[in-house]
Amino acid sequence: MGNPIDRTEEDRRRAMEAVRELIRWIGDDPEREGLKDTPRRVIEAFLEYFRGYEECPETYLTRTFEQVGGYDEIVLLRDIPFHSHCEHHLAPIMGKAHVAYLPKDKVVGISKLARVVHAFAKRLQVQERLTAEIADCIQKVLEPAGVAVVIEATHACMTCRGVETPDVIMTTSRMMGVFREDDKARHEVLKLIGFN
Ligand SMILES: Nc1nc2c(ncn2[C@@H]2O[C@H](COP(=O)(O)OP(=O)(O)OP(=O)(O)O)[C@@H](O)[C@H]2O)c(=O)[nH]1
Ligand SMILES: [Zn+2]
Repeated sequence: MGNPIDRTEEDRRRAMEAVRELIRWIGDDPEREGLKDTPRRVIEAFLEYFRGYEECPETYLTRTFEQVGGYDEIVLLRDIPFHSHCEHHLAPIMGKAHVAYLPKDKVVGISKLARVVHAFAKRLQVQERLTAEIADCIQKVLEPAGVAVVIEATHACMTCRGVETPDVIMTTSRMMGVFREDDKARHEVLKLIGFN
């Protein structure tokens, strides 16, 4: 994962045929006027929903800055909106990610933290793994004193089908380093995020 995917014309044809088959499966006619172009649109939309398979999140964090005036407090990016898809139903997961770290000697451009979130979100996911992958990536590349990732999201597979229970928000978190070991640090970061 993380490299451009080589897709042939034959792959493209088969993917469009699979969409046509799904349209037949639900009881509609893929040859009718309004649906003629739909397989092409769907496979192109899928490339957008799942472009994360072609991204390498770690490389977003390789450019760091050291001249930050000795800054050694928490850096938090709150309310990063993202969308993903659940790996069980291919249904949308929509939510917000809060990403914090306590730098040791290097900081990263803040847009890069959002890029890391999107690179992992635009894959088939469960929320727990999405949360863990974002935190692990930041810990591995930046080697900060701590990383905290909290995600709040709604799952369309719960709202639009199955149990049909809307407005349920799933919250997950991954605390690493000081945020895992030190209660005070964890409380501080959770307070900054907006949890008390
Ligand atoms: N832990 C976790 N569960 C998820 C996530 N996304 C979807 N699910 C759940 O995955 C489960 C899959 O359960 P199954 O019983 O195999 O599938 P199902 O018959 O479609 O289940 P229902 O959704 O209850 O109709 C469901 O309970 C979903 O709500 C996620 O990100 N994390
Ligand atoms: Zn699901």
